[in-house]
Amino acid sequence: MPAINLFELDALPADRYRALLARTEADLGSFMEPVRRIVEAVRAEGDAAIVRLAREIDGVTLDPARLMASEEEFAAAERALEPEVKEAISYAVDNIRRFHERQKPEPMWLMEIRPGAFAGERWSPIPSVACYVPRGKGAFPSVMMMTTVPAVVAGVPEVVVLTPPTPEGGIDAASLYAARMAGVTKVYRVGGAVAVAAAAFGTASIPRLAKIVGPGSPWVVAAKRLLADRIDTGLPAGPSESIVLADATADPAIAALDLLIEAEHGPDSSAFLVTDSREVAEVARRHLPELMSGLGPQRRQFVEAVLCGPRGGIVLAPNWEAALRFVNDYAPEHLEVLSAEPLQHLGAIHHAGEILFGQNTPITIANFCLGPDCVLPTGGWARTFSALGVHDFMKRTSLGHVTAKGYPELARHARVLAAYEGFEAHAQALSALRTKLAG
Ligand SMILES: NC(=O)c1ccc[n+]([C@@H]2O[C@H](COP(=O)([O-])OP(=O)(O)OC[C@H]3O[C@@H](n4cnc5c(N)ncnc54)[C@H](O)[C@@H]3O)[C@@H](O)[C@H]2O)c1
Ligand SMILES: N[C@H](CO)Cc1c[nH]c[nH+]1
Ligand SMILES: [Zn+2]
Repeated sequence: MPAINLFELDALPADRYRALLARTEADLGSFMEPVRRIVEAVRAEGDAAIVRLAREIDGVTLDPARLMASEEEFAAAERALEPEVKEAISYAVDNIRRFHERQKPEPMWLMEIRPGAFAGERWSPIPSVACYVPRGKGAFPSVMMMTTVPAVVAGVPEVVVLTPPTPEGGIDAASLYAARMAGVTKVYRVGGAVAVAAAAFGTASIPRLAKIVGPGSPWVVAAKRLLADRIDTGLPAGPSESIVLADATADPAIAALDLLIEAEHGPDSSAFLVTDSREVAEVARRHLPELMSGLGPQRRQFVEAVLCGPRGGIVLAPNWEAALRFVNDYAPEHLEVLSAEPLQHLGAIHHAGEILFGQNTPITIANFCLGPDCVLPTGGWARTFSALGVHDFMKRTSLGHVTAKGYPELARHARVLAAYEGFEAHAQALSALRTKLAG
């Protein structure tokens, strides 16, 4: 096995520091041209392209008349699943629903901003959404729950799921069960860039949708970038990434264990253990080979590609401030803080999709069932974007009402501003003519 990276921050030149911050999404050049061809095929041929591309890309034969999961498939999925899997899904859906119900804003607010003048906002659901649930390197019933539950809580009238078919042309059983638990019935077998294009243009089987949410491989990310003027593509959620931030009080064995969590998603993921303790860094590094040897061949290969490649390993900072600076510069999707007093560091952390405190809150727990959404901004976008939530399935509409009593004061100021901006019709609407017309 190649050596696991150990980067000593105080010895790292500025260009190598910047290189450590780069993610897979920074260079999607090689994906753009093939994705452009896929998008054009789906736009021109609709369902026929979905069937043809499923055969060409994934080697799966699909029936164009059966792209949507049938009632029988939902029932068969429920029969096939182990009771403990169904119980875990119900438990997770319950936590995720309660979290998002708490997050849901009041439907409307109005304030008297000046005497007789009212201003406010109404929150209402968007008309339709596609929830993309990946299925490339494994199934993601977790993502089914984390996308559909908030969509349903928000009250979106048309919630549609797009997910790649299994090699046999079916749909992952746990994902179907999770969709049913969330209250969603329209699940289509279509994946990758093809799915994003289908949602953007619509086909004979799949409705055109207003927005697409959910994470995906670079194929999905590239298609979202290309179609951003046809469909709302929401928060950027690409290959998973994490930082485990550990101080000298942290247990290095736990730090090593948790460094592997997000590293196993794929060779395009990113995962760092950041610490200001040489002992934590070195002991964790010594633990890793044994932990990695306990994984199956595919996950071990992914973890090795991440921790020994350009996007992962151990970062040793000269002091705690430098460790925090690296975290904030990186703006990770998932951040786990390992420290005897983890909550004391909250104020110094400014950019992360989620922050999980303490050794009893490994990223795995939040990935599946704590309640907060596991669909999070990647690629450094945690600097400005938030975790997926009910707000992504809703929109705000501004509201205003001025009474006859409130009108003169507002009109006087608006007239001045209209004149300054040179808008004559705007000003005329507030002239004596209005008072005359209003009687
Ligand atoms: N940011 C988040 O919140 C979050 C959450 C969960 C998962 N993820 C990430 O989502 C990603 C899921 O990726 P995945 O691969 O498992 O599933 P995926 O569904 O995103 O990608 C698989 C699909 O990609 C397409 N594809 C694959 N090879 C192709 C090719 N050569 N040409 C054209 N299309 C091709 C196919 O349609 C295939 O069905 C992972 O990187 C994971 O880390 C992110
Ligand atoms: N870590 C992923 C988000 O980056 C979520 C997830 C679901 N299943 C496993 N992991
Ligand atoms: Zn994960």
